[in-house]
Amino acid sequence: MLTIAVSKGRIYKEALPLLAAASIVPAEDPDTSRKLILPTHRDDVRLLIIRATDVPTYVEYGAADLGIAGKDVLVEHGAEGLYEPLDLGIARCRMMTAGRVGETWNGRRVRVATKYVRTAKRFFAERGIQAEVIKLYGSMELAPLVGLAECIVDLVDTGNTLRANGLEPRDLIMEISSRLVVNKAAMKMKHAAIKRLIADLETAAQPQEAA
Ligand SMILES: Nc1ncnc2c1ncn2[C@@H]1O[C@H](COP(=O)(O)OP(=O)(O)OP(=O)(O)O)[C@@H](O)[C@H]1O
Ligand SMILES: O=P(O)(O)OC[C@H]1O[C@H](OP(=O)(O)OP(=O)(O)O)[C@H](O)[C@@H]1O
Repeated sequence: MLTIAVSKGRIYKEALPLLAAASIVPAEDPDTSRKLILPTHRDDVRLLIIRATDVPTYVEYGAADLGIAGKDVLVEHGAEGLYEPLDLGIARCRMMTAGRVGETWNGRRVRVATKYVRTAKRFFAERGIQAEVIKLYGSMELAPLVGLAECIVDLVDTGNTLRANGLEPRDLIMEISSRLVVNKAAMKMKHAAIKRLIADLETAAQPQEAA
């Protein structure tokens, strides 16, 4: 049995065609089912439906053999305990700093609101900027509007969310896409099955990467 951890929403939707190319078709729709373990049309594969930020944890501890997670989540988690054999090229966006339009923080100190605390600290430390990082769990865009922080570190795709809140993007921290991650022990114990799955996903992912 192969257990694959995946989050509901954007990643799940974009991963579905790739999984289908590996003959993995969920037996139920996670948006309507309340089940957290989804059987698939393959007897030897099941999906765990979990929060995006929990995917590395499940895979690291071997509760899932594989997972699909955004690079943002992997970098923030610290993915030392995981193999990351494949860029699936889905859920692409950028991790950026952003602030109020026309306002800059060129000084040596800045207050930053983000859910990516480790990544943000590292980014500012590498630039010699002293950052006071405030952990939030969502709606980071609000923070600069009400004086909680001068700057945010968040994901940007179309830029619509920033624009709608009078914010503008500043520094690119990293390009983001979703990766396949594999538990290290599972990679050894279930090598043949996992290798085949990686090959199938790789073939399916390629056209998207070129796009
Ligand atoms: N606007 C976006 N465009 C493209 N990809 C995105 C965008 N926002 C997030 N992502 C990617 O999709 C992943 C999952 O995002 P999603 O919004 O589904 O979950 P979340 O609400 O951030 O996670 P959690 O439920 O753990 O809080 C992110 O980790 C990121 O890699
Ligand atoms: O640049 P944009 O295209 O506006 O996307 C960026 C937004 O998307 C993500 O949020 P979330 O997943 O909560 O929002 P969404 O599902 O509405 O895109 C992210 O945290 C930003 O807020």
